[in-house]
Amino acid sequence: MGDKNIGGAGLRGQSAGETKLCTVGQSGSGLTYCGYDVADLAANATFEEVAYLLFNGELPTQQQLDDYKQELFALRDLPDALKAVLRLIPADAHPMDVMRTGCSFLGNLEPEQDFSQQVRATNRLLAAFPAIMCYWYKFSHEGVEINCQTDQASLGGHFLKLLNGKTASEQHQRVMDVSLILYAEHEFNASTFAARVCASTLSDLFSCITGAIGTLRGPLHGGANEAAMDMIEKFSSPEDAKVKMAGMLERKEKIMGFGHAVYRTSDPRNIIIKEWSEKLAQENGDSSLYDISVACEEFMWDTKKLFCNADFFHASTYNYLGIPTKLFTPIFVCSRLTGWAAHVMEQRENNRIIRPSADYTGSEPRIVVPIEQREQHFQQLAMQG
Ligand SMILES: CC(=O)SCCNC(=O)CCNC(=O)[C@H](O)C(C)(C)COP(=O)(O)OP(=O)(O)OC[C@H]1O[C@@H](n2cnc3c(N)ncnc32)[C@H](O)[C@@H]1OP(=O)(O)O
Ligand SMILES: O=C([O-])CC(=O)C(=O)O
Repeated sequence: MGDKNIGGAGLRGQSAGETKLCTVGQSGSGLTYCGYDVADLAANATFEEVAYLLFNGELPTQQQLDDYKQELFALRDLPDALKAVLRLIPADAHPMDVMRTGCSFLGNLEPEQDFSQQVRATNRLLAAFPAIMCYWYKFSHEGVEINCQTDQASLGGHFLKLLNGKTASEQHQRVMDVSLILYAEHEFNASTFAARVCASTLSDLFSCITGAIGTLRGPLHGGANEAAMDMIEKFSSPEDAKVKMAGMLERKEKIMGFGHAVYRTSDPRNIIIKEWSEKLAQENGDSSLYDISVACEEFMWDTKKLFCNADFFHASTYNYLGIPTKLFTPIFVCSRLTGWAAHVMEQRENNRIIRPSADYTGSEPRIVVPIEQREQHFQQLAMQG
C-alpha cells in the first residue's frame, strides 16, 4: 500500500483532540498506554493493573492492586431485574446487542447520577460485563442459570470459569489476561471517539459506553475477530486458504483481521497474540488452525502488503481456549471498556462539545413548490435534464 491520504474521508490523519492515555504508531508501529509499551505491559502486568493505570495514570502498588481487585470482586453479581431482562433475549440475538442492552439496562437500575459517580459506575460495568455475557449465553444456549459469582481473583479467570464452570489452567488465564491487556486502549479509534462525542454533550457514562459498544460491533472494527474466525474455519488447509483468499481478493472482498487505519506495516499487538496462539496450538496437539492462520498472514503480505491487525490471531487463540465464536467481540467489550471510560473521564476534565463542520455538497438554495404543483414541477425539471 502507498502512503495514506491524510484528511478527507474518515477524518484520517486529522487530530480531533488531545489525550494522555495512548499513542498509536508514533514511532512507526508502536503502541503505548500512559507511556508504557504495550509489549512491556503484556509481559509484566495484569489486566487489572492496566485498568488501574488507565484510570489513575500510574501503575498500582501491590496494596492498591489488592484493594482494587477486592472492589471489583464485590461488584460482579448481577441484579435480579437485569438477569430477568437477559433471560428474555433470544439465543439467536447478536451477543453485542446483548452487551449493549445489558449495559444500558444496568444504567437504568444504577444510574450515574452525577460525574462524582463515574469511577463507581465504570468499576461496576467492568466487574459485571463477564457475567452479563455468560449469564445470557448459558441461559439462552444451554438452559442453565449460572451463578454470576466465582472465586477467581482475576477478571479473565472469572470469565473463563463462568463460561466453563471450572477453573481454567494457569496458562489459559494468562492468555486471557494478555488478550484483555492488548484490547484495552487504542487512542481515537471509532468506538472510543463515539464515547467521547457522547461524553462531550455531558451525557452519562452508561450512554457513552452503550454507544461505544454499538460502534465496536461492526466488522470493520471489533467485529473483525469473529469475522476472521468465520473465515479461517472454512479453510481446510494452508494451501486451501491461499486459493480461497485469492478468490476473495479477486472479488474485491475485504479480508477481516487485516489492515489498519493508522499502522502502516504491522500492528504491535499481532506478534504478541500470535505467539500465544502458537503456544496454545502446541498444547492442543492440533496446530492446523494456527498453520492456516500463518498461511493467511503470508499470503496477504505477499500479495497485498496487508498485515494482521490485533483481531486476526485472536480468532485462533480464542478458539483454542474453547470460547464460542459469537463471544469473541463481547470479550473485546470487557477489555475496551477501560479505554472508553478513561477517555470519557478525560473528555469531562476539559470538555467542549465535539461538533465538527461538513463540506456541503447538496442543492443550491431553492424554494418550496406547493405540493399540488410538485408533480408538474418535477416533470419540468426532468425534461430540462
Ligand atoms: C481492533 C480493530 O478494530 S483493528 C481493525 C479491524 N478491522 C478489520 O480487520 C477489517 C478489515 N480491514 C479493513 O477494512 C481496513 O483495513 C480498515 C477498516 C481497518 C482500515 O481502513 P482504511 O484506513 O480505509 O484502509 P486503507 O486506507 O489502509 O486501505 C487501503 C487499501 O487497502 C484495501 N484494504 C485495506 N484493508 C483490507 C482488507 N482487510 N482486505 C482487503 N483489502 C483491504 C482497501 O480497500 C484500500 O484499497 P483501495 O485503495 O483500492 O480502496
Ligand atoms: O485504532 C483503530 O482504528 C482500531 C483498533 O485497532 C482498535 O480500536 O484497537
